[in-house]
Amino acid sequence: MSENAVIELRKVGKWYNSYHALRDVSLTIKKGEKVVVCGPSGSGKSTMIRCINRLEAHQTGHIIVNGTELTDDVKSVEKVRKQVGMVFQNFNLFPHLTVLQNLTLAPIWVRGMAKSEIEEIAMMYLRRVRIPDQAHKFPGQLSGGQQQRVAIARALCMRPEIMLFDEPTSALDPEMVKEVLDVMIELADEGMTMVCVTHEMGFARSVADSIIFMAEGTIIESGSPAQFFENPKSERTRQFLGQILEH
Ligand SMILES: Nc1ncnc2c1ncn2[C@@H]1O[C@H](COP(=O)(O)OP(=O)(O)OP(=O)(O)O)[C@@H](O)[C@H]1O
Repeated sequence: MSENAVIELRKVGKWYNSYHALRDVSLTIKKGEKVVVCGPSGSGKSTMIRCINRLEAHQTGHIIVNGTELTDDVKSVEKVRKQVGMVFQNFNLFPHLTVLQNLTLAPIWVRGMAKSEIEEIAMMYLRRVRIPDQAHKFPGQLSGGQQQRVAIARALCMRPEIMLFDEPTSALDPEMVKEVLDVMIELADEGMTMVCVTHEMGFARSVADSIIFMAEGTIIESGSPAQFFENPKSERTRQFLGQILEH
């Protein structure tokens, strides 16, 4: 693994039956780096980040997270999952559990933490995402922005070193996007290693250290926000930016 790399993909290939979703994808992410992944629908963005915590299994190449290579061995998957938190587009909260129970479920059952201890930690994270007063409500009683902040707090309760975000704001009404992005910006400021699939180009411009542009299962280009926005190398990137920035 390259020096300082916390995530390394080497020539990763992934097929869904005969559909080639990732084609020789290689990248290195360093500790504390904020990476935004963008690209047209179906380009493999979700697949790539889902492979990083083995929600999907790659078939060729290598994925190494903090020195552990992801393989079929359950131990490698468990080890990596302990270090990687994930936030999904649709929150993925358990509707029949309260907010607090959503946060404490995995720490109690997966980590074996004492209920009183994790409840205290969970309340700390709910305060951090500014919704401690919602702890005893059910997800259905919360706005989308609040539910997504619960999902972020839930991931943080597992004390991850790396956070993966898969379009965390795209299911939200516009007025709720900012409240979720603000929490993500705070995490970025605190030095969290973050990989975010998002079309929030303001966030990409101001927060990302690097931007990866994907199309048809490959990385077309990657570079700093300045390079990506002001001087993209590929015509595909220019077309994409033209479409996305005019909205
Ligand atoms: N479980 C699956 N089974 C079969 N095909 C899949 C599966 N998941 C994704 N695909 C296909 O793989 C391709 C890449 O999908 P992926 O969700 O990674 O793209 P994406 O860039 O994240 O797209 P979007 O922006 O629309 O979320 C798409 O053509 C998609 O239809």
